[in-house]
Amino acid sequence: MVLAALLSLVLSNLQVTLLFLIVFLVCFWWIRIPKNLPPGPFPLPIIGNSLKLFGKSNYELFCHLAEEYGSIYTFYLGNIRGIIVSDLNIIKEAAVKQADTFSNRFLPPILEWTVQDHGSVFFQNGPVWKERRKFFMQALRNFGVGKKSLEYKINEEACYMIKLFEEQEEKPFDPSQFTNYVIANVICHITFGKRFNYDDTDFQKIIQLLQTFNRSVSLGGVLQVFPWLVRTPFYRHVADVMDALKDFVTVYLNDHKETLNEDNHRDIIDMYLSEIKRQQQSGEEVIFKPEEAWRSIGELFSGGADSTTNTLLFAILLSVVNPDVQDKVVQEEIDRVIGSSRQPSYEDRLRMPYCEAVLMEVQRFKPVAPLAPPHGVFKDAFLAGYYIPKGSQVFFNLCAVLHDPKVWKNPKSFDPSNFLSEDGKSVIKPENFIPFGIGRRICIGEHLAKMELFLFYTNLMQRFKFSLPEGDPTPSLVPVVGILGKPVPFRICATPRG
Ligand code: HEM
Repeated sequence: MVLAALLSLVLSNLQVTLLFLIVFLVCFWWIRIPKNLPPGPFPLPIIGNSLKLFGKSNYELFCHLAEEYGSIYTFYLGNIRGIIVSDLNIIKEAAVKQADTFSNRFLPPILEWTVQDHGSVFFQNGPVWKERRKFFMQALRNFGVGKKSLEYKINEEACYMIKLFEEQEEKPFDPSQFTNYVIANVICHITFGKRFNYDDTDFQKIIQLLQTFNRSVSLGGVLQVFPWLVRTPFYRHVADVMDALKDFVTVYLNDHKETLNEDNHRDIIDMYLSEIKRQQQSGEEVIFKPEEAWRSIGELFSGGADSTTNTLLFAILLSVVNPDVQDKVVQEEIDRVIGSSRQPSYEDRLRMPYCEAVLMEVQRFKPVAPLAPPHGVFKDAFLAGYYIPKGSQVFFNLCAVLHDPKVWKNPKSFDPSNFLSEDGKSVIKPENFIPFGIGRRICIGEHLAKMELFLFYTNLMQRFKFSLPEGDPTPSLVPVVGILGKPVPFRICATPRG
């Protein structure tokens, strides 16, 4: 009896102490929150506002919160302060007017626990990033972005894609894997100087791993709050993706080292290896280190492939669920401008405003990067009159800008006329159309992505009529959100056009 009474007294004391500690921690955390921050939901210690993201897509929640807290607000991801900006003018104020302060990249916690920013073009900052970015922009130009040489390669890949679609013999199939292979092969051509057969198991495996990675590290994911979990067996597979990507790229790096001809670069890896040599010999600071070479080359491959694939998939899906749009693209433009005896050329777009408008509307309506990857603030700053302390991460909510009801007629519907002049004869580009971001960090693959989207889409529309399989429900248009948004799995039938 006495023992039981003593135990219950100790326990209740323990509970009281625990409760006191929690209250103290919450107060301590709350007091430490700086004043004059943008408004936002009340954060809890350690997990911040992350619970709000549970089971929801981050950009939808962020758009919804903008209605409550305004176009700039604070949202804590774990214990890291995030500033969510949903208005074009404030984004421009940060990314353009105050570019020196807001153009750094914030290193996501999971990368701090894994590969950090070494060798990265995406996550590096300062002069090293500037050098790397300049190098890769030049490299993309050298290897054909905007030029006929790359157009031929994309059209060649489109032929393989058409063959795959034909092999389905009008039966229902999910186009997502094929689309991923095709787009990844364009990047492989530019970076590794080769394309892969679609049944190559190494190629299939790396694409599969990157898809898993994309899903696992979404903003609402548990790794945002507890990044150290990546070192535990439960999440080891996420870190394994980086190792796999490194191994994949390193095979080609080693191979290229042996066959490098500095006077005749075959691809970006050759250019990169020559730059390493040049820096080593010139005695200047070596920014391009051999052991880090895999990283930015891997980033082009991983970042470039998924984003464009998902956009092309949305273009296919939206054409299927809007048959009138599909008919108009085909009948009014493809048949008239291209015909059926030759493949499309990138120049054709200049005479195909409706098709251009459809592809722009796809990116407006279903942006695959609804939030630009976070920018970091490394000195105290002010934005739209609010205090933004050093150490915050800033998210440009591109989706909110692309769906701003003040700018777009009917933002929640798919309507290509958003990008057409009154007479429908020319393309217009509203200022709010920023699917590739804005300012110094704007996507370096924008032109490549546009070329791929136009050529693959028109090649497919020229050769097939796409429809939903009989009896299949209309697929949901709500994207599955990881790092990037992608359509839910869907099936189509591809009927060859006569
Ligand atoms: C439809 C396709 C694509 C979309 C929607 C897209 C979107 C974006 C966005 C929103 C950003 C961030 C901008 C910011 O931080 O403010 C970005 C950055 C970046 N993108 Fe893309 N992208 C696409 C295709 C590509 C391709 C094909 C490549 C590779 C060739 C690529 C490589 C990169 C790189 C390296 C960065 C980081 C740039 C930097 O931090 O300096 N992207 N992209």
